[in-house]
Amino acid sequence: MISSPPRPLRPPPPGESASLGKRSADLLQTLRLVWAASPRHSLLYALTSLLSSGLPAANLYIGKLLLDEVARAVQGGATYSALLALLGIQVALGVLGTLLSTVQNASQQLLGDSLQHSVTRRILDKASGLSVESFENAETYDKLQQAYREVGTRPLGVATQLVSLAGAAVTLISVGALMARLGFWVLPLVLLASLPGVWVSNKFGVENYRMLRWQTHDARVQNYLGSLITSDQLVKEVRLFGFEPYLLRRWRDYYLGFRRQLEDIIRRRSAWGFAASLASALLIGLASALILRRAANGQITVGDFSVFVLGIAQVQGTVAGLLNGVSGIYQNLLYMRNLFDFLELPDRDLGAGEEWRGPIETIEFREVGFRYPLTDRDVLRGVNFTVRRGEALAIVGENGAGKTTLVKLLTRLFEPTSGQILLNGQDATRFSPRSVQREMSIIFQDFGQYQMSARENVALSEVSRLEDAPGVQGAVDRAGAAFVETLPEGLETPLGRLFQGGRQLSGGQWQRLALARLYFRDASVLVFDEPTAALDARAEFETMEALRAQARDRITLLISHRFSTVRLADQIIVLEGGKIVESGSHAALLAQGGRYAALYELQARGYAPTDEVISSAQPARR
Ligand SMILES: Nc1ncnc2c1ncn2[C@@H]1O[C@H](COP(=O)(O)OP(=O)(O)OP(=O)(O)O)[C@@H](O)[C@H]1O
Repeated sequence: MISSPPRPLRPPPPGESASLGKRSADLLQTLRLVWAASPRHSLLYALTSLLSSGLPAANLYIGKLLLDEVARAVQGGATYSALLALLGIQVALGVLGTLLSTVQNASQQLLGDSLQHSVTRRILDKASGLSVESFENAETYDKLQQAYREVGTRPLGVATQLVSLAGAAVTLISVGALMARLGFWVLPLVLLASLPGVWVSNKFGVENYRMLRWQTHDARVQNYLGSLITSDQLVKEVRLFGFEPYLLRRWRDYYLGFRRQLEDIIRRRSAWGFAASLASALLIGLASALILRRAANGQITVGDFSVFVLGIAQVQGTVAGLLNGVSGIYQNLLYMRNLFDFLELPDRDLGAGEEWRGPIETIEFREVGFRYPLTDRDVLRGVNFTVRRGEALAIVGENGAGKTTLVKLLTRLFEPTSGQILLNGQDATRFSPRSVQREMSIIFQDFGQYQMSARENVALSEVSRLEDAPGVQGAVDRAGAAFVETLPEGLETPLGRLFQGGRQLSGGQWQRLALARLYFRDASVLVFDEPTAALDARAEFETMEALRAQARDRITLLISHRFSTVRLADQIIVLEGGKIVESGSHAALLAQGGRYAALYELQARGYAPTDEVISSAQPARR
């Protein structure tokens, strides 16, 4: 079955119907942001825009004078030099217009660039201060993605639209004053004729924006499905299992859902747009008939008539610009609210608390419990254990038992929801997470494969020592990552396929580099979360040897499904459904004949010298 079709349009997300006051506050905040990005270019842009806005009326008026003078000249009432003087003014206005728009464009580009840089910087600063928890929350992650994706256009959009709005007001007042001289009804009729079109484009502009916003989640899923087909990492698995058609079908289902929503909007917009154009044409027709009657009665000049004809287009364009500007600002402010919401997310201050100094000698978990935010299930319950310097503690348990979560608590990426973690007998929460983390080094199950040089891949765990050549070499040796010497530029070789000239490594080689990264940091607690999953038998053996040597004056925590690794630990705890069900040494746990012994036995049977085990473990072939 093809699952997850795009959801129907939902009610506006919270905040979208916020009050005018809130929008004004957002507007002010946006303008402050723009101003801070580049005061000089903001000022230059605003000034040139406003000056340009007065030019249409000046052009209309000079055009009218010129036409009237030409009409007089035809009847011998005006001189050539008077005509030339008016032409001169018209040309000067043209030159001024070009000059203003050149400066305006240049300052807009530079302002846009500064703004994009400063807002992106704020987003990156914010993202670096957010807790791991925020990244695991889909709503926060959506906010981050949207803020990052549209940073290039939205903030500048608000600023330019606001300036255009002020400019449009200047144009409208000045052109309107010229047209009002032709009869009191002219301007109201022309203004009225502009409204239907503007109303339609405003209504559907907002709807369109909302549609895109509502689609954010589904668009992310669709993008993800597309990325599965284009990923170099997954291509082998996708080809072998041949599920491209399934992915394509799901991808297309999302597209069709979006398409239906788009068609619905376009259909309604076209119908309303047609009706609006009709109403507008009728009103302009009426105004034209009235002005022609005044012309027939000799009440207006040729120049006045030109003001009317050219003024209609000017007023309609300006009113449309004005009201579209309002709806554009509204739409961009919705984006800005999303950005401000993101920027206002509480930081997790990793530096808050007392500074932890010296090595960690003991770790004690006391009745520790944990539940992930926005979930309703405890994934750890009443966890108790103590581990001391020089000891290795292994945590075993089936998938989902809570092993990695326990490590996340120990490393202060998350805080327990109940119970306490004591370090050297003191409550860990007293100390700043950052200072405690400095005493810990880790290799995660899903460790990073950084598309950087081999040296950076090792030294990222302590970047201040990036140039510490003996240190990097020592870590590489300990992790058995000697293969780096055979790379074309040794430690300086760029790794990964993302950038030109990068060398791709095997899974095991990446894992050895991640181990080297762990060793490079001089820490008193070492955490190994499935450290040997991708390693060959020799590398696994070497890793375990190195681990034992390292463990002597440190605390070692080890998560592994491999009992050959686990058995080396001094103490083993068995987690089941978030609770410790057994603990003790390998020998003691085997003797106990409980859960651990059963799991160990199960794995040992995998090495049984008969093919009986394999064949009996396979389901019958269809
Ligand atoms: N970010 C998260 N938000 C909500 N629930 C989570 C999150 N991460 C893990 N869980 C849930 O917490 C439970 C424990 O997960 P954890 O990753 O700690 O298991 P594990 O023992 O390390 O498993 P494995 O052996 O597969 O690595 C699982 O039920 C998992 O679904």
